[in-house]
Amino acid sequence: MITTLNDTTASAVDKKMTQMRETFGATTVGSVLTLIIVATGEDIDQPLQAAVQASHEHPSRVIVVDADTDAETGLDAEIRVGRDAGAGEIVILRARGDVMSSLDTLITPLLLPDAPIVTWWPEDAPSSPVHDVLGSISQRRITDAASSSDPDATLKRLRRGYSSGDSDLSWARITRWRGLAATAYETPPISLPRSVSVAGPAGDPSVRLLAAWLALELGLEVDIETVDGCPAGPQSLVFEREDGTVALRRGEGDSVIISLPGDQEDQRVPVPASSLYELLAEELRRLDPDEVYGEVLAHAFSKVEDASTFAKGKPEPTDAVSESLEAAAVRAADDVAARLAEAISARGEAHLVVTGGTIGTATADALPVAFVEHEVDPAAVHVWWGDERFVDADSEDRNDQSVRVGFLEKIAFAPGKVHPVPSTSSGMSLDEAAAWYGQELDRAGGDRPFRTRGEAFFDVLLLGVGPDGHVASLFPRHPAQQLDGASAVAVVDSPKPPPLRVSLTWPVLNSARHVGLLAAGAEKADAVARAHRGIDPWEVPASSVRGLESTTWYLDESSATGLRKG
Ligand SMILES: O=C(O)[C@H](O)[C@@H](O)[C@H](O)[C@H](O)COP(=O)(O)O
Repeated sequence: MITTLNDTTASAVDKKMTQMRETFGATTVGSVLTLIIVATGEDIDQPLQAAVQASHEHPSRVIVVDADTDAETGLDAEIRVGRDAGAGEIVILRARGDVMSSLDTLITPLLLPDAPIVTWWPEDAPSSPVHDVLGSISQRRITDAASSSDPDATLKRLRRGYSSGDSDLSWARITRWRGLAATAYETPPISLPRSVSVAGPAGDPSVRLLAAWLALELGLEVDIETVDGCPAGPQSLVFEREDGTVALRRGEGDSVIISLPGDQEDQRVPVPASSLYELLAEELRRLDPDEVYGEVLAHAFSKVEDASTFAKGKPEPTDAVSESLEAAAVRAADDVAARLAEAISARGEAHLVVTGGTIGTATADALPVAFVEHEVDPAAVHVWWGDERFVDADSEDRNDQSVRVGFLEKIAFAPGKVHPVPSTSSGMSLDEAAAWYGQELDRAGGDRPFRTRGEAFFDVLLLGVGPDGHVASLFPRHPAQQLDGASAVAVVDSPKPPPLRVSLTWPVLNSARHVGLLAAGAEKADAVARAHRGIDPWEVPASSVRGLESTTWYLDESSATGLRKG
């Protein structure tokens, strides 16, 4: 049974659905979830057909949002119950005009009471599904990077905005490949491969995720080889082992040919491409978060050389050498205040990132005087931390504690504009604290500046430099450097005590107009000199943070000695 309502309202749709259900004798008793399909302006037939087929396994109320934001504001609805709706019921909302901003209120009356909500974007995924107005009310959020115009960039964005409960159909598409790979890999004599490679079309998200999954499982680098002119998805997966080559190669039709060392002949295994319905049904089988997908996604773009791209292409750093640590701190504070004043007059507010450590604290303590001298309106300034120790809120080990008396209590910042990193006192775990801080940053600045070259979010970002060349809590050759998919990461076993920390990541540290690197004392001279020799994040983190407008090293005579030798 199908009924269409024109120029209607959500409550009228809900009432009509109840009537039709009674007329048809359908009930929602069997429905187990509400599936929201956001098909704005795109073809809704394919995803709707897949949802109808999947409803036989997962009886659902399906709400299709087909919004046309350019049309005259209004709402049309099509309601299907009975045979026309598979094993559930369907509402197609053709929302026109600026309804996108109030989609949640439009949808709420139509949700199944006390049932999980799954939102699926068959086409263009939002940058951060959990922050999308419908994603934020959903327990599971399904995207499909392969259907976007730039799948690799979409997957990178999804990685950055990932939250537990997200998944992507590119991941579901390699379920069979992952099963075959595990079986082939476990063919005796099992040995860690000398090399692993995955081949497929350039930028294919399923290939990227398969390679990342293997890299994560095996603790190896996995090569991705591009194959032109081939179908979507993985074309081959090759383990080179001591005993020979274990290979899975796409064969004719939907088959995969498996070659194992010592086998007289290859095995041919049918691996039909999953239909949209099958992919959706697989996703709906689990309403708990797919944490493996989250870990694989985080690993998918974690190559360190990416980190150096965030610093490249910006103005070269300059050096400001003072006669002492204190003088360097005062000089830095003066420049910081001047730049914050510029930012406020240009944009009405300013974002400052402060740091921990000796000279970092001395610089913060010099800011109250500098704010007055440059007439900085403190109520317009946001304060963030580049890193923080994950200890009790009152611990003197906290970076925000070390600047409390000399900086935070000396300046009348506006409530809500000082953004400390959660401490152990918050009850959050370290990972939760990092994710929370990352999302605070995303919400405050959107997700574009951190990922978009040429855009800035912070106005001034200060970093102390360790004797090993670390900045924030990104240490040389430390795996936390590679987790640049989020805005803030958990750092464990920090070489500098205390061991547990939260740190901003490379893309975020490199999203400031002005960067100030603070280093004083002879023990910093080597790190300062090495950082001046070129951008090398893995070995010398301090070399890899640059401001879009300026980068200044605030040094004293003893930390600058390595520079004069050239
Ligand atoms: O939490 C931290 O420890 C700091 O943020 C760290 O990055 C610090 O700035 C450097 O280690 C330099 O510290 P010093 O200036 O004390 O050497």
